[in-house]
This record gives sequence, C-alpha cells and structure tokens, in this order.
Amino acid sequence: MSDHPTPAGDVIERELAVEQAHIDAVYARLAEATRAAEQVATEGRSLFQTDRSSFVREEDGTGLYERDVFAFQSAKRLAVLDAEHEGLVFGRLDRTDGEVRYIGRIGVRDDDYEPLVIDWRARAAEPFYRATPSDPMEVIRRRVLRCRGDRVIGIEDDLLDSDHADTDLVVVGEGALMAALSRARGPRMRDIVATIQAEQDEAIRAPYQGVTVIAGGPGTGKTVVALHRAAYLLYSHRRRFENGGVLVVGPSRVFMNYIERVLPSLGEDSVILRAIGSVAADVLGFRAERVDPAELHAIKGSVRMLPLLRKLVDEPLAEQTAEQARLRVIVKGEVLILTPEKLARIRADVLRYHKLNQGRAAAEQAVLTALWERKPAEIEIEREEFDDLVTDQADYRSFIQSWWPSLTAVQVLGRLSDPGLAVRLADGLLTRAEAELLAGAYAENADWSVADTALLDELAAILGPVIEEAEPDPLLFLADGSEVSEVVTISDRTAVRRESDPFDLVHDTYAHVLVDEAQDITPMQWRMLRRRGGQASWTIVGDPAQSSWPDARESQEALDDLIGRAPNRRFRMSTNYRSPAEVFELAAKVVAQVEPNADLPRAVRHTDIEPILLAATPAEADRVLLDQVTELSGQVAGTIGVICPPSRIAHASQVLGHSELAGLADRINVVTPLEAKGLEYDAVVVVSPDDIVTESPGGVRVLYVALTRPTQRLVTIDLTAAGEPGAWRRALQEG
Ligand SMILES: Nc1ncnc2c1ncn2[C@@H]1O[C@H](COP(=O)(O)OP(=O)(O)OP(=O)(O)O)[C@@H](O)[C@H]1O
Repeated sequence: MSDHPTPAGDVIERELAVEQAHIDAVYARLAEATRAAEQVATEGRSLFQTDRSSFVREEDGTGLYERDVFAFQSAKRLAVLDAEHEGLVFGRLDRTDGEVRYIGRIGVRDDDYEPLVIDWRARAAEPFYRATPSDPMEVIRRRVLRCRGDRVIGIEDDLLDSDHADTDLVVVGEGALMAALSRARGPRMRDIVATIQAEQDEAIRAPYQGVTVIAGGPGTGKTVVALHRAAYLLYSHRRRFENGGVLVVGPSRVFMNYIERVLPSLGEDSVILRAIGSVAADVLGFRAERVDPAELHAIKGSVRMLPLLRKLVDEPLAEQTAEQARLRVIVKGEVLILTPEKLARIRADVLRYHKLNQGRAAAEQAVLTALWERKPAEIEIEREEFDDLVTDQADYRSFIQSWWPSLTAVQVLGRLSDPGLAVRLADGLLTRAEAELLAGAYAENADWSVADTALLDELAAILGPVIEEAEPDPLLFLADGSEVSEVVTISDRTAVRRESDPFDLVHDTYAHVLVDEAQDITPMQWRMLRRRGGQASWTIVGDPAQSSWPDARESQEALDDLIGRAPNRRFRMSTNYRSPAEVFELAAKVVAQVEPNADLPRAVRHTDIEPILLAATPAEADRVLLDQVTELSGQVAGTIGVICPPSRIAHASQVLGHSELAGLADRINVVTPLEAKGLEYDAVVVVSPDDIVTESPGGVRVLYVALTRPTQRLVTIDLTAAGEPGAWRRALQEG
C-alpha cells in the first residue's frame, strides 16, 4: 500500500488522460487488426474460390493470413473478454531505463511489431507481480489501471524504487489490492490478473512437469491461482496443452458455475471444467449430482471398495447348480464335459490378457480347444467341423451366454442391492453393518450418486466396453437388371467391425489435470481422475483443515501415491484475502480446537465490524433469521449466503422464500456447508452451528468452512431450547 500524499484532483485527471490516450491507441490498433484480418479472410476466400484467372499461389495467401493471424487471434480473444471485468489493459511499469511497459490480458503489437500491451503471462510482465520495494526489479513505479470497457476510470500506484523517485512520476491511490478486496461480490468469481501477489505468481508460473501442490488456508486464493495457472500453462506451452487438453475438476456444479467466467475473462476458452460427479460422463454417458449421506459416501469412496468390485465382477450371474456349472456337449454321439475347475482355469487364463467384455472370443476359443482335447482319438473329424458342431448346439450357446456374459458397469454395481451377496463379498473388507448400508442404498433405486460414478468408472475399466454383437449383414446378390452396382463384401463387414473397435471407447485423457478442493477427493475418485491423466502433469489444490470426510489418512495416501516419485513442488499461500480479520480470528479459534496444526493464513483486511453471535429459541428462530437477512441485505451490496445444516435447509429456504425477501432471490443463497465449499458471499448467516458440527463427519472442520465464507459480515444464530449460546461458543470460552 502506498504511503504518499494524495495528489491534487487535476494531477489525477492529467494522469488519467495520459493513460486513456494509450488505451485508445490499443483499441484503435485492435479495430484495425480485426478489419485487416476480416479482409484477408474475405479476399483469400474469393481469390482461392472464385477467380481462377487472378489465382494467387497458395503459399502467398497463407503468408498473408499468417501475418495477421496474431491480430485476428487477439481480436477473437478480445470478443470473449467479459465487459463486466476490468478492461483489456490493467497495468503499467515505469522502468529505471525509462522504458514504459503496459500489461494486459492479451499481447498487442503495433504495425512495427512493437508491443503496445504485453500479455500478463509473458516473462516481461513478471516484475509487475514480483517487484517489491526491497527487490524492485528495475521498476520505479507500478501502476494498476482500472478500466471499464475501453475507459480508464482509476489508477493505483506503488512506488517501488524511491532512489529513482526524483523523476517526475506521479504516485496515485491507496493500493489496488485493497480496493479489489473490498469490492462487492457477485454470483461469479472474478479474475485477479491485475493484483496477483508475488507468492501467488510463483505458483502460477511454476514449471508444468510432474505435480504442483498449492496449499493454504481458506481465502488464500488457491482456486483463483490455480485457474490463472491453467491460463499460464496454455500460454507458455500452448501446443502441448491446447492439443492435449487441460481439465479443471471442482467439487460441484454450483462451484463450476461460480468459477466458469475466470478463464474466458483471461482470454482462454479451451479448458474443460468438470464437477467431480461429471468426470466419468465420458465413459458412463451421464453425470451425477446427488451426494450420498456422509457415512455412505465415506464407504463408497474408500479404497476397500476396490477388491469388493473385483470380486463382484468375478461373481457368476446366478447361483448355479453343479449341473449348470459345467459344460456338456455331444459330438458324434460322444459326451464331452468340461468341469467347473477346468472352466475356472480357462477363465483366469483369459482374464490375464483380456478385460471381461473383450475376452469372450478368446474364452470361446479356449473352451473349444479344451473340448477338442477331450475328443476320443477314434472320432474322425476336422477341427473346423468339430467347432461348428459344438457351437451349433443350443446347450453350448446358453452356457456361454451365462458363463461369459457381456456386462455393463451399471448392471454389475446394481447387483450390490442384494444384501446377501453384498455381505458375503464384503467379508473381510467392510463390516457387516457397512455392507448392509451399501446394499440398502442400492436397493432404494435412487439415481446414481457422485460417489457411485467413481465406482462405475472403476467397473467400466475392469470390464472393458461392451462389444455389441453385430447382426450379420445379409449378403446382397445382384439380380439380373438390378440398379445396385456393388455388393456388401466380407471386407466391408470386417471394416464395420473395426470401426467399433472397443479400444477406441476409452475415457478422455488430458495433458494437465488441475484438482481443486483436493482434500475431499476420495481414494476411489483419485483412481477415476488418474485414468484421465495417465501421462498428465498435475496441479493439486487443497486445505486439509477444510476436509469434510472422516478418513483424511486414506485420501492423503492416495494423493501421495499419485505424486509418487514424480518431480513435485509445493507452494503455500499465506494470506487470507477473503475474510475480514475480525471474522477470521473467530474462525481460526474454532478450527484450532480440533486441528491444532491447521495452516492458518494471515487475514489482511480490517473492517472494524465484529461477527454477530446470536441465539434463539425454536419459537423465535424464523423471525431472527428473517430480521438478520433483511438487515444484511441493506448493509452489503452483493451476495448473502445462508448456510444451514442439512436437516434445516428445507425449512430455511421455505421461510425466506415466503417472506418479503423473496424478491432478492438472486442475491440470497440458502446452502449446506458442503454446497458452500469454495464459494464466498459478502455476508453470511450461519444457522445452528452446533447442528453443522454434529451432522457432518467433518464436524468442526465443516463449521470452519462455513465461518470462512463471508467477505464482509458474519452472523451466527444458535438454536437452543432456552435461547442460550450453543455448545460451540461455550467450547470457545473454555478454550
Ligand atoms: N491477489 C488477489 N487479488 C485480488 N483478490 C484476490 C487475490 N487473491 C485472492 N483474491 C480473492 O480472494 C478470494 C478467495 O480466493 P479463493 O476462493 O481462490 O481462495 P481459496 O484459497 O480457494 O479459498 P477456500 O479454501 O476457502 O476455497 C476471492 O474473492 C479471490 O478473488
């Protein structure tokens, strides 16, 4: 923050006019470039397509186009920038050598290829984020420009090198960061490209190889840093990452909606954003949003499910009688039998080299060979005829159908709804109560949950894609005088089969996978993610102190396993940019009770407004909630989050929805702590903190998440029989 006298109004006006002149030049250049690019495109088209007499050699046309492709790309990018955001250019560096550099969301050059604006991701822009008074990096003054569209509306300066302050540089403003942090929050996260801090910049520009871990407490900018990192990787290794793909995974669809504007506002629209329940949609064809009750979610996410799923795949479809478990065929009057033991050996052999759904042909071959070996020598028959005789038998065909069926993941997982089967297969893996809980959940026939998608994805990987048995095409014979000039040939038929090659049907893969809220990714979900990033580099973002699930150890092991021996680097974000210091002090005390080693950041912004801690009896509860939300709606300009325990959310939504506050629905969000993960609101009302603690296996950590959502004001409402403070507040006093 600057500590210099505020210049007079006319000085500021003059500075604004100087900056406006440069911005005007940039926009004029872009308009010109767009026109030129459009003209080249039109001319190119007409030259190549219509006028053969004035034909231009193709390479000339390409050269013409390439020369302007940069301008054209810039113009295209500009079109996707969000007008709501600060404009295209946001920074200026005045260097000790007299050079002036403008920094913006994209790079723009003038006719002579001199930079008018430098892309924020370019090396030349680094001092804009890294320079400090102790290491000014040859920068005298750093200026942040606040623009709305193409108008400059404000400037904020930092004087970095006072040794050079004898120049006539004017220094204006109170510091861009504080101004940005105090602004009201809307429904979408904004980019921070104008105010990235040095420690954040290091994580953003870290090398792409291996695994980059970004840790830090709530509000330290982990999410927003990770998104800027995605944009940086695309800029600095565009070929690798644009072709290979970058996947960003977050906890829920609401969260993905919240962050979805950040990358387009940085001029990048080629990153795939997926909620964790949608990651397997490439294989499964559907996405899930329903979250299981905590206990069930923890079971389904546990790595103990893995052997259970494998056993489930191996389990015969139905209980078989001894008679059904063997294969019996008759060839030329001889009965040939394969025993269950022999069949089991064949099965194991085939599965060593094939996935179940792809092994059917190999298994049949092995069965036919085993039968052939049992054929008495005196029966004279060619192998081909023998095979035909066997495979024509109805008994053989029905045996193969039930012995080696084609199975989908959904069919297999659905079998766990049988409690007897679930308990038997889970023996030694889950407790009986856990197995019964699992079976009960599947028997309910609800739609698939977020945790189920990781299990289904695992099964799909074990089973392999189902191979559709192609109906043989009837051969087409030419009749005399037929109009048809070709017949379907054998090679056509085999070509069709090759088109549906099962190995083509695998999951999407990416060159970089970026996982947010990683502390909540279960081991089974890590496996699902790893399938999509077999050759990928990774950015992993999280805070264990905000974990919602009980078994942090299992998740950590899965993560350690992912990192393995890959090159990796860790960054810790140390400053909380979201919470006012007054609010974070309370939240930090709460989490320290259960997580004495929690990574607590420093909250930099003071509002002088203490959190309001209320208590109400059940009879007063609705009134108190309405009064508080009403009051907050006048005090803050942006969003209000009402964070409720799951048991109270329906009621709270109803109370607010039927009140005069219904008209403010676009500003008020009623959510559970899980749904509020990663989000923020100007003001937050936490309803019944004690219930939030008891209703989640994450306990106090989940309350910590709720308490760290506001950017301005926090109100908590305890609901107790006598209207006295809740247990969480008493614990604070005792602590
Ligand atoms: N350098 C910065 N300049 C301006 N705003 C910033 C900066 N860094 C972070 N912020 C803001 O701080 C808020 C918190 O950022 P973000 O949500 O990325 O934090 P987080 O570490 O992911 O939090 P949580 O762990 O609670 O999910 C956001 O509003 C973000 O825009």
